[in-house]
Amino acid sequence: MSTPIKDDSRHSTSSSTISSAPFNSIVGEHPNAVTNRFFSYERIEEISNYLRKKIAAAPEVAIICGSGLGGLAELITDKISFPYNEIPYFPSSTVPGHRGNLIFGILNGIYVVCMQGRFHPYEGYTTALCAMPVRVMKMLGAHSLIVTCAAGAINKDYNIGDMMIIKDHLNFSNFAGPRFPPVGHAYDREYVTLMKQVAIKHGHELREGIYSGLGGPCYETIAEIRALRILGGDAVGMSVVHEVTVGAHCGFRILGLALLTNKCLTEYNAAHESLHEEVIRISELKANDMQQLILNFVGVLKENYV
Ligand SMILES: O=P(O)(O)O[C@H]1O[C@H](CO)[C@@H](O)[C@H]1O
Ligand code: HPA
Repeated sequence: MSTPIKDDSRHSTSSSTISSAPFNSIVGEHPNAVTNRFFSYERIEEISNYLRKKIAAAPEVAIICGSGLGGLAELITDKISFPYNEIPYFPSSTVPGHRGNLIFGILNGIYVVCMQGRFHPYEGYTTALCAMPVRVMKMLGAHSLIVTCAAGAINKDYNIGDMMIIKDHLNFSNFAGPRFPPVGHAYDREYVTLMKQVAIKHGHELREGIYSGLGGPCYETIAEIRALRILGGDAVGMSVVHEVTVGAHCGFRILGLALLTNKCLTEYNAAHESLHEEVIRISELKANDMQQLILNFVGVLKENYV
């Protein structure tokens, strides 16, 4: 069995191990064993060592860019860029708006690692594999994780183009991995406060709310959106929760930021349906505001925490 990731997590303890459920060798390898290889300590270490030899410093902040939001990487200087398909064991990006590069460099005075595009379970990858880069970025030294995404607005008061700080999530995707990591405080409250201050200081309006993470790849039915609204969801998307779950497990301080690219349908007589092209168009239109928020937040982190 693979060794679980050994980390200095707030949460994980030596008892946080991967199940060693018995499996029948006649049938073949147990599915858990296959999944576990994606986040075994040795594999994460191998990938980290491959990257460490080529980068200038240990990154302090890790950033994951959502659909159409990868332009943030253009603000990074002294860049070293790795296309995902050149990194051992990395999957490929298959979703438009996700360019598929891991970029190291300096952002507003801090050495960062930035995923220019993420992996989604609906691309056919396990959730464990989709979240595997989070473990790599932690092993390389990052202490804070900033996750961005495009999302549909469920909250009636939220509009297209609004930016929403994620204060919590509803997890409707399945997962395989270490058992029972606590996620009640996955989104760092201090970072939420800091980000709100940054937004006020730089004149950005920021919503706050709950992100509902669904498996996709179809957009939601009207019944689903109505149900999510009753459950307290303010926004909906097909990512984030697997990264945040793994990020919390390996001890990251996490900030989540969603760009609301469309209003979700709640009425049967409404004509407009969501389209990914529209999601990307709005993301790109508002990308500059998201970038400025992140740039300034990272600057504040440098002053206060690093
Ligand atoms: O969450 P990100 O990667 O920003 O992408 C969002 O945009 C896609 C749907 O348009 C889905 O993948 C959804 O999760
Ligand atoms: N639903 C799911 N994911 C999304 C949406 C949506 O309406 N908009 C952007 N990503």
